[in-house]
Amino acid sequence: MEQLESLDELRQRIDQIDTELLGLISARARCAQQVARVKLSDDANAVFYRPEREAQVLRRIMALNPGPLAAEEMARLFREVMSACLALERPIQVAYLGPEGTFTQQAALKHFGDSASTQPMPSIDDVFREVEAGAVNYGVVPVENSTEGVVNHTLDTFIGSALKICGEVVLRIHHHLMVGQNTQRQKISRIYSHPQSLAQCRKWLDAHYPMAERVAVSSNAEAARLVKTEWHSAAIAGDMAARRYGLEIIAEKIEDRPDNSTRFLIISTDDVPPCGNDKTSLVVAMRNQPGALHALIEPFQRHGIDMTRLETRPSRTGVWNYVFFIDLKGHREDPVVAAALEEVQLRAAELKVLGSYPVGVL
Ligand SMILES: O=C(O)C(=O)C[C@]1(C(=O)O)C=C[C@@H](O)C=C1
Repeated sequence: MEQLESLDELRQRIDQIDTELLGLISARARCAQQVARVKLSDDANAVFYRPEREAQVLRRIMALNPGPLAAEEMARLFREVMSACLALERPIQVAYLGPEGTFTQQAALKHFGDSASTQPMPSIDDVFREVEAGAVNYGVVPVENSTEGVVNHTLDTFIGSALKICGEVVLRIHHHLMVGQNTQRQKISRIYSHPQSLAQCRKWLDAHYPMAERVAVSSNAEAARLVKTEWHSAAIAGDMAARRYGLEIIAEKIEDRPDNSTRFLIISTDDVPPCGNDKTSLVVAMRNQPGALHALIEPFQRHGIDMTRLETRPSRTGVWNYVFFIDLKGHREDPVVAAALEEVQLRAAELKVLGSYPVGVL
């Protein structure tokens, strides 16, 4: 029979291992400080955050992970180590669609780690403006939900902006019904949430609160803020909002689809070099004529490029008759992608590459 070590012995071993980890993490942090010096000696306006390198580091860790911790769990730990190392090089500022406690803030922290400084903005336009003005380094905005589809406003804003997409992050969205201390639970007559969240919980609400008024507000966090002072209201929001506003969750995971997730984009002024597993997002305007869509897709098919999304939006200007938002596998610098883009450019009224960036790792 296996001889179990005593609790004391095991704890001594854990202490030893922690001492080693401490030394190793500190050595890694010193390395990052040296990286910062090298970057600055190459270029006074050096970019410290390198999404392509971070994606490679995380993927390598996941591939090497021997267990018993799950690869994703291990990557999350390294995510935080890298976040702290980057903050030593240069603290970074990230604007997100607020207020505090939104899923977008959760996405920002998942992507950049807890050492990033995050700042809530009142609207998607404000996130774009802050990044454009250089007041922050990066922005995070929602772009599509697996149940409710695209966030049109984000796509439309890209058309008139010079900002680039430098990353993506996908978040599993769990909605909870939450109330304040003074809420009389039997008398809930109003439920606040963002319109997309109300839609994502439609069936649950029909079954459990068919008579309650559903009130759409600008964000889930705003819904949570509102119920705090009302005795007959509840909010649908996420964990962060419940924590931020001190609300009690009375029904967990009420989203109609268990795989409900939202994709967020990271925006910045910089282009990202290839990391080996990239995506490219573009917006293409075609003239309003028969066969336009086929002409657009054909070069991608012929070059064997995998299109992962195609979204049509009505144009807001004369030139942009039909506007297509396209995501494809590969980086704009990959020879096949570059060749296909060149061909599409000839057929389109306008083509704009919104960015090439690493496929989300976490
Ligand atoms: O490799 C770099 O360029 C670094 O700055 C180091 C490091 C890391 O800690 O591994 C930190 C921040 C960057 O975003 C990428 C990686």
